[in-house]
Amino acid sequence: MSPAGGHQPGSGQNPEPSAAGPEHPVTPGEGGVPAEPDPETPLVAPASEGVDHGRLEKAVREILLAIGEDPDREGLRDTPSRVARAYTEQFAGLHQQPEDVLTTVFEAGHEEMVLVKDIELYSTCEHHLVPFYGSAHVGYIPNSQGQITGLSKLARLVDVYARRPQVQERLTTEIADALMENLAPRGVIVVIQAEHLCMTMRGVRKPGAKTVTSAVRGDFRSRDRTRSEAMSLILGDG
Ligand SMILES: Nc1nc2c(ncn2[C@@H]2O[C@H](COP(=O)(O)OP(=O)(O)OP(=O)(O)O)[C@@H](O)[C@H]2O)c(=O)[nH]1
Ligand SMILES: [Zn+2]
Repeated sequence: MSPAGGHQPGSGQNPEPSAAGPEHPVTPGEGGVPAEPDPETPLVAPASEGVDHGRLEKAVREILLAIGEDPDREGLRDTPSRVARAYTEQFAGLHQQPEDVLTTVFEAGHEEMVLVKDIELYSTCEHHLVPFYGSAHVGYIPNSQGQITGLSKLARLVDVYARRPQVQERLTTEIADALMENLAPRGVIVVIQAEHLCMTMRGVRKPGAKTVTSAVRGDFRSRDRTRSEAMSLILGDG
C-alpha cells in the first residue's frame, strides 16, 4: 500500500498550464486571456500542505542537540527551518497522487512503444533518510485506442513516488502500477538504476555500486521480444 495512504489527492504542486487537456482546462481570465497571477498567490502551490513545519523544526533542533551540537550557534540558527523547507520539498510526493500529474491523456493513434529514458531521479532511502539517486527509464505500449500521456508526465510521475521515503523496489513497482491503472496500456516497463548514499558514505561503504530494479507489466512481461527491445533501447545497444 502506498505510504501516502489516507492523504487527499490534488495538492497539485506541479501544474503545467500549457499542457492542460480538455478535461482539465486552464482557468482563463476574462476574454480567454490567462488571468494575471495574483502577486500574493504563488504560481506553484506551496509544498507545505500536510507538513507540520513547527514539528519538523523542533525535531531538527532535537537532532542537533542529540549529536552534541549547539543549535543556537550562528551557522545553525536557521537550520531547523531550512531543513523543514527542504524536507517539505523532498517529501512532497507524499501529498500527491498519480492522477494529479497524469492529467493530460490523449488519443494519438500511436500503438507502438513510448520510452522516456534517463529521467534524473532523487529519492530518499526510508531506512537511513539519506538520498539515493540515479536514472529512471519508463516505457509503455498504448492500448488499442492509442491512449497516450504527455512525455513530461512520465517524469512527473517518477517524482510523485521518488519524493517520499522509499525503497528502490517499491518506487519501481509503484510507477509501473500507476501507469497501468491510469493509462490502461498494453504494457509497462520501468527500470531504475541508482546509487544509495547509505551504501557509500556510511555502512558498507561501496561507492559506485549501482542497484538496478525493474518492473514489467502486460506485454513487457509476456513477450520476450518486446522486453528485449525495450531493454536494448534503455541500455543504448539497440
Ligand atoms: N532492498 C533495499 N534495501 C535497501 C534500500 N535502501 C537501503 N537498503 C538496505 O536496507 C538495509 C537496512 O539494514 P539494517 O541492518 O536494518 O540497517 P544497518 O545496520 O544500517 O545496515 P547497513 O547499511 O548494512 O549498515 C541495508 O542493507 C541497506 O543497504 C532499498 O532501496 N532497497
Ligand atoms: Zn539506506
